[in-house]
Amino acid sequence: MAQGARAWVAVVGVGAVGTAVGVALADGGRTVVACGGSSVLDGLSVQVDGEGRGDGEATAGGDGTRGGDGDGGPHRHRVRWLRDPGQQPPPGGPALVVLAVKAHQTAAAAPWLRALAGPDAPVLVVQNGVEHRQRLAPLVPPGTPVVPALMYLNAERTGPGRATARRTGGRGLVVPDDAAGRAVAALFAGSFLNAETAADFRTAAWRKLLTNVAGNPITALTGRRVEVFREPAVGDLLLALLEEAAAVGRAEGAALPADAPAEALTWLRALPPGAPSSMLQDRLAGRELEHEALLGPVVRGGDAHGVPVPVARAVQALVAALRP
Ligand SMILES: NC(=O)C1=CN([C@@H]2O[C@H](COP(=O)(O)OP(=O)(O)OC[C@H]3O[C@@H](n4cnc5c(N)ncnc54)[C@H](OP(=O)(O)O)[C@@H]3O)[C@@H](O)[C@H]2O)C=CC1
Ligand SMILES: CC(C)(CO)C(=O)C(=O)O
Repeated sequence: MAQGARAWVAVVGVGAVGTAVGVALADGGRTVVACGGSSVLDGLSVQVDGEGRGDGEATAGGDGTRGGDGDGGPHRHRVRWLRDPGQQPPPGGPALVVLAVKAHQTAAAAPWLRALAGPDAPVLVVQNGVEHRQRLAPLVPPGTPVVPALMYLNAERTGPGRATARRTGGRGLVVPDDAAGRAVAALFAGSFLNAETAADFRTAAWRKLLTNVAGNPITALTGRRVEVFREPAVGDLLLALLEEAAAVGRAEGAALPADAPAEALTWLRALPPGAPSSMLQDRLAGRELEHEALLGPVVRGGDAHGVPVPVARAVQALVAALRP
């Protein structure tokens, strides 16, 4: 990754996750340029759950690091906002382009990638699913490194450029253990979002997908936050989904042990009280749901490998049929 003249990072998709990632990079000293979306932004603010009052009510546009409330207040930073990809960006080009739109919004965000990404400006794709690289390959300039990233924080939008981030265990961001992944991970050193590398990223991505295949649709369908996972009958449904997803993941080459489904269910049931999945947030806001990127790899993969996936197919049909 080029440094020096490339002194800023771009964030395309400044929603829940984009806000959290942008603030973490700004905490680490990077100048953040927020790109697109429907709200004019002059600052980003994240309240990290467990760090203090947690009311998420900070105003955007603070002067950096913590927002004047002492330790425990929100992390907030000024940012420059670009309305569209035709606008002149800061000089030098970005050192990194973070892409944090929903998977089904990726193609529409391609003009930003064409304008900003390139061999010296890798794209960090912070999305759920296992198909980051396939999705991005046709959309980035030739030679652009694409770094898939698994996000373990639960991020909830609380306003334009504002979010709450809840920790879900020890992990923050997981990227592949290669040169590009290691360079990106280093940018988060010392921030509230720890980035780690995974030698077997395929397995890491399927392990994360298990939680999303089960957790996201069930919260969206029931309209309930993570407390719903503790209902015994819901637990049975989650486990059935997890077993199917794990079987497909193994057929795709992921080294998922026999207890991976039970482990994922335990993780889901330990999520912080009140956490909404990203899909529940979309459901409550009347937005399109990200079902193809989450359930699609299981249903399509099941069909391709001859692995029966009746529960995932039924759940995908229900989620796809939801209307605002
Ligand atoms: N939220 C969470 O806790 C987690 C989410 N994830 C994953 O991270 C990814 C992002 O999710 P999340 O942050 O929740 O999503 P959000 O819906 O909160 O954010 C998406 C953002 O992208 C913006 N956007 C949409 N289209 C474009 C475009 N063409 N150009 C520029 N910006 C655009 C939206 O703008 P506007 O607001 O104007 O529509 C919005 O701000 C998803 O893949 C999700 O599955 C992973 C782990 C946790
Ligand atoms: C981490 C988790 C499971 C919860 O935020 C998530 O990935 C999501 O909501 O999409």
